[in-house]
Amino acid sequence: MKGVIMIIDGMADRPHEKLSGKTPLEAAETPNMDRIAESGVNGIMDPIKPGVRAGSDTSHLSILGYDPYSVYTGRGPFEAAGVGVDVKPGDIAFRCNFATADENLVITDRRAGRIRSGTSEIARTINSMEIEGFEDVEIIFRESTGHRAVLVLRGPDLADSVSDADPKSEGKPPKKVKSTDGSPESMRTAEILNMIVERSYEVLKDHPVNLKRISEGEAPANIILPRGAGAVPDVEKFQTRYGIRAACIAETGLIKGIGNLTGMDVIDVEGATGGIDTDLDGIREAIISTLNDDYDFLLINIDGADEAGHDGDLEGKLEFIEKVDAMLGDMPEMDDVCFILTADHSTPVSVMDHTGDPVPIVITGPGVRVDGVKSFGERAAAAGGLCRIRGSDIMDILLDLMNKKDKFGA
Ligand SMILES: O=C(O)[C@H](O)COP(=O)(O)O
Ligand SMILES: [Mg+2]
Repeated sequence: MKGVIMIIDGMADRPHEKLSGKTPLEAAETPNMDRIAESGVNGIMDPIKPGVRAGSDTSHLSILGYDPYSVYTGRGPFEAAGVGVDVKPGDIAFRCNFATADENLVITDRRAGRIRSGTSEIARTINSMEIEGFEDVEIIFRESTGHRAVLVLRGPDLADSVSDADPKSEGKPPKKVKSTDGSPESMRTAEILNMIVERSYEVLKDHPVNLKRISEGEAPANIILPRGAGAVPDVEKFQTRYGIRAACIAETGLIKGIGNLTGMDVIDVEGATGGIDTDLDGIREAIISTLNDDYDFLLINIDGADEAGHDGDLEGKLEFIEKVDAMLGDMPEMDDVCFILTADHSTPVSVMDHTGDPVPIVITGPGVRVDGVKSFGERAAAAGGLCRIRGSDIMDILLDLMNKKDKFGA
């Protein structure tokens, strides 16, 4: 028996007035998700615990059975691992946004128009930057998915106890990065970061990629906003932890990085953009071929609903949920598979960020005690046989259904 966890990133939402009080998932036409709900056991799931606003990273760690409060050192090292930067002990890694600033360094678009092309050329320019007075610190900068990027600082006397530069909203300048513990290393790291943010605008404002973007009416990616500082985390390999061989199909560097750092085989999918324009057929084909390989476990993350949520794009989120549902309808019957469909957190279009609302979860497969739930949605699921569980319960439940769980006791 194989185990599959399909996470529709940010899919869960809140009741919306334009949907007569339904959530996008409840309002969308989802015959296939409903069929799965009807053939499985349903519930609602707090990725970490009730009311905690989980990030994609801490949520996935929890769902995979890792304690995020123990293993999570920050988003940076996971994002870095996802784009092939081998973060070493002593390195400090950051997730970054390609963003747009005006001549006063006020951020006018935190995501540079959700830039999709030209970021590797921009990354090359950032990599060539020298920071005066800190020549002993190597800058490693790599584009990730879309507007996302990775910065790794490699050198002596660095620390991850620093704040973010991302102001998290437009109309403000980048936040001054500060030490959070007063250590000399973190103060040195903060100084380097503030110089990198300022220098990035100088070297990018007239970059050919940006001049072309401006000429085409697109927001230039003329500044980088580091956030999520972290040192390399110590994460037990998934195969060591559970004794099963795992693969990961994900669109964003972050989730690829979680797959990478937990020792999963990360399967790249051509055309997977992480947005609502992603190639769901390509993802479906990759799922099918990976399930035909000799993996015991497959983690799938599809990101477009989260992006629509962050953009406040109600129509986009509805349509994308229906596209994912259609993709599920095109999947072949999976007999010897315990399949879990859920989300990693709620990203309500009315909030445009993650919230702590529990997400719906359904489990189908041999031995599942099918309940009476007839549709897949945040409120329908609450009436199901799983009742309310936490992300940290999922691997235990899944391994038990896969008959791979050791007995606790005699
Ligand atoms: O999608 C992501 O990477 C995060 O969930 C949010 O990133 P953002 O703040 O750049 O939208
Ligand atoms: Mg997420």
